[in-house]
Amino acid sequence: MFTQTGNTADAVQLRAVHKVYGKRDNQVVALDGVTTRFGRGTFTAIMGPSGSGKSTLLQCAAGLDQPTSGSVLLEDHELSEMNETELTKLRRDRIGFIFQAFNLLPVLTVRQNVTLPLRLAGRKPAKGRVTEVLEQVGLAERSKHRPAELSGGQQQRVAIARALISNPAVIFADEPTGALDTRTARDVLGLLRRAAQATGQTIVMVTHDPVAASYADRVVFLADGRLVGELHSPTPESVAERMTHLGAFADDVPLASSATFVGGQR
Ligand SMILES: Nc1ncnc2c1ncn2[C@@H]1O[C@H](COP(=O)(O)OP(=O)(O)OP(=O)(O)O)[C@@H](O)[C@H]1O
Repeated sequence: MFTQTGNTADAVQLRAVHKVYGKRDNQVVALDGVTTRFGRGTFTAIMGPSGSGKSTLLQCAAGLDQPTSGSVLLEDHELSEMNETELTKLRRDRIGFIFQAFNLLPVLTVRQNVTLPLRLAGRKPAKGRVTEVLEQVGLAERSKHRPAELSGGQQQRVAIARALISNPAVIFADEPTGALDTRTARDVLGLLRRAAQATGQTIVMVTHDPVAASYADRVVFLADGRLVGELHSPTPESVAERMTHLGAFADDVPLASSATFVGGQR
């Protein structure tokens, strides 16, 4: 079983990560030398125009996809040096995932959905742990319900509880509020922020929404597979402004040069 290792303050580090899809004449450079780090207990949002490489970055950082070159360290484990069995174990023990589609099994109760990853790994949650995470996401009263009996926001909170159950070092979230209304999205984002603040979990979230990104401690901006800037203590306005400069909201506002704040300098 993988447990916390190393003394580094970073949960995840990417060093000069390149990812090229396709062969020869048909190549797409999805990541073009990305170097960044995600500190323990921090909440980072990844933003950028469509096709800028956000999902690819998440997939590579989580060991779901392999960079073409460069390295990814998760708590000091160099992912490229691990075989598939070791990677599977690392993902199971140290990483949680949350997706836009909640990916719950309809025939299972809330409690059964939350414990499924552990049971698939042949393990049992520690006594009281399921109740603890269900309380953390505010669903202790609903443990016997099935997903269809819950609202969208409640279903996403079940998915968050499922990601939290093994007390992972890092939670990767890909558009976790994409299918939720504004108010429900706020609840879910507050929950993620508390997970980072209270339990020291590291959250890395891809989003298109400046309001969602403003819940993070830091926003990193991608364009054409490169990191082109970051914001600390973001507000919806400051995030939207940068996205506008990247041409992401080109329908609303005239396109401006993305080169004006490469490296975070304006
Ligand atoms: N499996 C693949 N094969 C070939 N090209 C791919 C593959 N996955 C992604 N790409 C390409 O890599 C680039 C980055 O894609 P990626 O999905 O990471 O972007 P994104 O920023 O997450 O986009 P979106 O916001 O639209 O989801 C795009 O040009 C995409 O077409």
